[in-house]
Amino acid sequence: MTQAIEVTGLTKRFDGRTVVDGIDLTVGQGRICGFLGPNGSGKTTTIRMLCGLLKPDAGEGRCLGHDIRREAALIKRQVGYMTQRFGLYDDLSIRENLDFVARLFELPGRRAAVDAALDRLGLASRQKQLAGSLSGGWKQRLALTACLLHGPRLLLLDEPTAGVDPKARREFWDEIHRLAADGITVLVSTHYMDEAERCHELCYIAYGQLLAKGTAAEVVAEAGATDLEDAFVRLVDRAKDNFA
Ligand SMILES: Nc1ncnc2c1ncn2[C@@H]1O[C@H](COP(=O)(O)OP(=O)(O)OP(=O)(O)O)[C@@H](O)[C@H]1O
Repeated sequence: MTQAIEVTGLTKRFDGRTVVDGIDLTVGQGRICGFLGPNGSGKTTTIRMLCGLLKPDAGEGRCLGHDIRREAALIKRQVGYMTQRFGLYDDLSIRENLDFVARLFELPGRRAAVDAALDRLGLASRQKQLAGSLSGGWKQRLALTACLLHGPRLLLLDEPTAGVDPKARREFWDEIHRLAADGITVLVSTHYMDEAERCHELCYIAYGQLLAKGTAAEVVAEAGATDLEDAFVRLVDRAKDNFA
C-alpha cells in the first residue's frame, strides 16, 4: 500500500519541555486514521509538524512522498488542514472566505471554483452572509469545503466536529468516508468515541508518546478493555506512572 504519512521519531520541544516525544506514524493512502489522546497530549503539535507548519526538533519522514523537513512547501500545497474552531474569518462573508483560500493557493479559474463550491455546499443564495453568523454545523461544512478547494490528497482535521450537533456530525463522517473512497487520506483528531469507531485505524497518544495503534478492536484487545473509552482510560492510567 502507498503510504501517505510515514514518519519516525517525531519530536517537538517548547521551552525545554518535550510535548511530542518520538512518535512513529504510518497512514496508508485512502485510510482514515483517528488521532486520539487527552487534552494537551500533543495531537495538534504533531499535525502541525506533518503539514510543514512546525519544524520538528527530531525525527524524519515523508508526507505524500515529500520530506517533512526539506519539502514543507510542497506538502502544504497538497494538504487540507482544518484547524480547531474551523479557522474561518468570522467577519468575512461565506464567499470571501472561500475566495481567500482560493487566492492563497493561486487556484486557476478562481471565480468558477468558488461558484462551484458554493453550489455544492448549497450556500450560493447566502454567499454574502458573514461566516460568523452561521450555525456550528454550517461553519463546519464551510470549513471543510474551504480546505478541499485546492484538491488536497491528505486531510488533517483537528477536532472538526467539536460543538457540532449529531446530525451534522453524521453527515460530516459520511462525507469523510466518500473522500477516503476517492483515495484521499484523512488524519482526524477527536474526543468522541463514536467517531473513533468510524475510523479505519486509531493512534492513541498521551504525554506526547504513542501508546497504542491499530483498529478499534485491536486497541481494545491490547488494553484488555471492554470498549474504546475503557481502553483509553486504562492506557493513560498505565502510562501515568512512566511519564507523569
Ligand atoms: N507554541 C507553543 N508554545 C508553548 N507550548 C505549546 C505551544 N503549542 C502547544 N504547546 C503545549 O504543548 C502541549 C501539547 O499541545 P497540543 O495542542 O499539541 O495538544 P492536543 O493534544 O492537541 O490538545 P487538545 O486535545 O486540548 O487540543 C500542551 O501542553 C500545550 O500547552
